[in-house]
Amino acid sequence: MVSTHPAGIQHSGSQYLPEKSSKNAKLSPNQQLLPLSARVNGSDCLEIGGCDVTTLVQQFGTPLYILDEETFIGACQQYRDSFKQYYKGESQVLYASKAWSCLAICAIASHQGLGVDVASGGELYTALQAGVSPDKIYLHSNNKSRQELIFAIESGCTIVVDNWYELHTLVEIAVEERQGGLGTDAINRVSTTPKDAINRVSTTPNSSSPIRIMLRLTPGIECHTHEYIQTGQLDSKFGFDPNALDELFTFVSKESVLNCVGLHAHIGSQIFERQPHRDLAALMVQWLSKAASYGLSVTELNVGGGLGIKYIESDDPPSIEEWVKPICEVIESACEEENLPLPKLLCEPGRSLIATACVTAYTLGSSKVIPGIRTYVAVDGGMSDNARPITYQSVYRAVVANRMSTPLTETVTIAGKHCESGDILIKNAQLPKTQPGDILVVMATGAYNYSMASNYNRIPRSAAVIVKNGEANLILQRETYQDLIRQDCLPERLKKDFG
Ligand SMILES: Cc1ncc(COP(=O)(O)O)c(C=O)c1O
Ligand SMILES: N[C@@H](CCCC[NH3+])C(=O)O
Repeated sequence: MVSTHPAGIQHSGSQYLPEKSSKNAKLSPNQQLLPLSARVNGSDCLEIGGCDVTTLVQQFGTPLYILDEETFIGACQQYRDSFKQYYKGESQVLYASKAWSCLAICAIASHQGLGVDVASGGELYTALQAGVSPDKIYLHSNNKSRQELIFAIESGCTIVVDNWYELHTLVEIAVEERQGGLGTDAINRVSTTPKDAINRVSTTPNSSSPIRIMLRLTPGIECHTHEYIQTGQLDSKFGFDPNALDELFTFVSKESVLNCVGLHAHIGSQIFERQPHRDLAALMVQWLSKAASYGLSVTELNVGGGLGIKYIESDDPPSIEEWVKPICEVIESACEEENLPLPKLLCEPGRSLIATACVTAYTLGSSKVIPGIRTYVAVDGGMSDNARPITYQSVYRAVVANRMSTPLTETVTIAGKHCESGDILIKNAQLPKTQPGDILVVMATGAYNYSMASNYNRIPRSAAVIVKNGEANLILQRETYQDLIRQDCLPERLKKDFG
């Protein structure tokens, strides 16, 4: 069956290109399916950042993550500019690097004036190595190890404290530190040897200065998204119970080793509604007011991330500007009502900054036709480079990059190559008639794809390139088989036993 528009025009891969209708209108990347620079060239191939995708594939192989610099930078700028436009106080956008942490991406975010939210010692190490200034790095996690906490303190970043255990551990560390017991020994105990990261930090804080923290609170605000990526509801593993605010503020206000600069909340991810963040903003100003009544000088509010993106045609997320504006308005009016000075306003989006900037190119291989049931077409990757479909039943769109204008006449299911029946990237994809060797491009794969990648079935992780003005540069090398066994150990005893 040929797929048609209501007007009778046949669909083709070109329908997914960004609308280029009004010249000066800024497109919000999260409302597009393909990167902003995507176009179809004279050879009927998909081009991104001025690079023909089929040429990129010849040069770098598949699966290949292709990151469009223009789209990522555009999203960074739209966040930054929206805060400047709608918020009278100071603001700071952080890139939630859990979406995709690597040197090049952290470096670009930082160059765009963004800070970085890191969720582990590994992400912290990456951000520092990318040259992100520690005073713009915020460390998360509901179970930070002692080593991660020490690494964060030594590097001078802010720790977003998640629970009582962590708070007590921090006090213990600070007391030990004051007794002169931390220093490089503690750093040496960190298995990821971040000494080189520490050396990059120009202003290692004075060991007796209080530890800079924020408190993460669970707001009890629910939003409509997959239950695995909701975090704001009371029944969540993240954050302090907001019913324990009195106890929490009392504790923190009495601990001279802690410098509590702010409050944090994050309600979930891939959210299309705007009301939950309005509610959150209002609630956080109440928390701010309460903190002030305990004598805490809390000057920062971080409303988290969560803005959704368009993965399929029917997805209708607000633009970046439409997300930022109401948050600023609510914070300003609530602060005025409470007679509070405007806090420094932070947010930490991941998906809406990076997802749409990237596509994944695969080579099509085998297929299986089950008459009257389904046709499977397999790609040379799958759940190891994109775990979202098997984890959250996430849906994606794809195009055949080497035949963009061919009508979409087939309905096929795109299977990965892993030894797992659930390894299906797209059910019922609308494609032109395909053949082995065609290049399939799956859209909007910049967030939570590479960062959730695995070596399942010992498949090497894919390469990634960044494209701009017709130039492509590697940002992640493809893993080799040697990389796969690099950490393997074959104990001498076994070698002896096996002769
Ligand atoms: C604490 C925290 N901050 C920021 C984010 C980024 O969220 P998103 O990628 O939806 O913007 C997440 C992920 O949900 C998170 O858990
Ligand atoms: N990994 C999730 C988002 C989790 C965000 C982190 N709290 C996804 O792919 O949608």
